[in-house]
Parts: sequence; C-alpha cells; structure tokens
Amino acid sequence: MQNNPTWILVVALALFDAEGRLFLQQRPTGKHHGGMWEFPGGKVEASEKPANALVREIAEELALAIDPVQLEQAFFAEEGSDPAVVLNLYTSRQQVGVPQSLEGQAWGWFTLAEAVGLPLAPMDRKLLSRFDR
Ligand SMILES: Nc1nc2c([nH]c(=O)n2[C@@H]2O[C@H](COP(=O)(O)OP(=O)(O)OP(=O)(O)O)[C@@H](O)[C@H]2O)c(=O)[nH]1
Repeated sequence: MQNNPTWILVVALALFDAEGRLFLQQRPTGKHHGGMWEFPGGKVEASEKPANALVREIAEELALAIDPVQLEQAFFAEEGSDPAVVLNLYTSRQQVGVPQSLEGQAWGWFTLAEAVGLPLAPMDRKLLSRFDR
C-alpha cells in the first residue's frame, strides 16, 4: 500500500434485531464526526479482507462474534478527499444478544424512523435513506 493513499476503505455493519431495529453507536467526542451516531465498524487494514476486518472491528468494539456467512453486502458511500473515505456497508440479521461497549461508546437499537432523528455522520444518513421504512 502506498504511504499517502488517496482513499481508505471503511467497513461498517447495519445489524438488525428480531424486531427489525437497527444497532447504532455514538462516536467518541474528539474523533472525526465526534458525538455523531454511526454503524459499528472501522478501517480495513492492509492485507486484511474487508469482511474479516468487519468481524475484527465488531469483536474489538462490542465483544460480538459476527458470522461472516450471515453478512450481506448492502451499499457503498464515499466522502471527502485526501484521503476519500469509501464506506462499504454490510447488513446482518444475526441475533447477537447484548453488545458490550468495550470502547465506552453509547449505543442503542433504533427503528429506522428513530434512527433518522439522530445526529448521524453524513454518509450514514445517506446510507440509511436507502433502507425501506
Ligand atoms: N466505523 C464507522 N466509521 C464511519 C462511519 N461513517 C463514517 O463517515 N465513518 C468514518 O470512517 C472513518 C472510520 O474511522 P474509525 O475511527 O471508525 O476506524 P478505526 O477504528 O479503524 O480507526 P482508528 O484507528 O482511527 O480509531 C472515520 O473517518 C469515520 O468518521 C460509520 O458508520 N462507521
């Protein structure tokens, strides 16, 4: 990978519970988009496959074991430059139990109508609008 990439790949998960509610978490203040609500996930590291990066991020952030077989590719979004962030969103309806916020973020399960009322990271708002309500 080049030292100054023009884009970075971020993987994120739209995780739905049995009632069709969506899991979202709040970004820590002080980080890019601090205080905004987002899908769990993070940057894909060099030499990592995107789905494996997502499984790793969800384990690190929420102590949840996501089954890659239950991941479905959903939508892409792109934002900014130098580098552009390309967000690859997956969905899963795997029933996971209660997440543990290992990094201390607030989190919750939201209907899509509730989710759009939250302060969302801009790409997340675009991505959410793609789901049927
Ligand atoms: N994880 C995640 N990142 C998102 C979302 N939407 C969005 O714009 N981003 C942006 O994508 C980038 C991902 O950064 P991250 O901080 O979550 O990734 P990370 O944990 O691997 O990185 P770190 O080592 O910098 O903490 C940030 O610029 C973040 O603001 C989203 O829904 N989930």
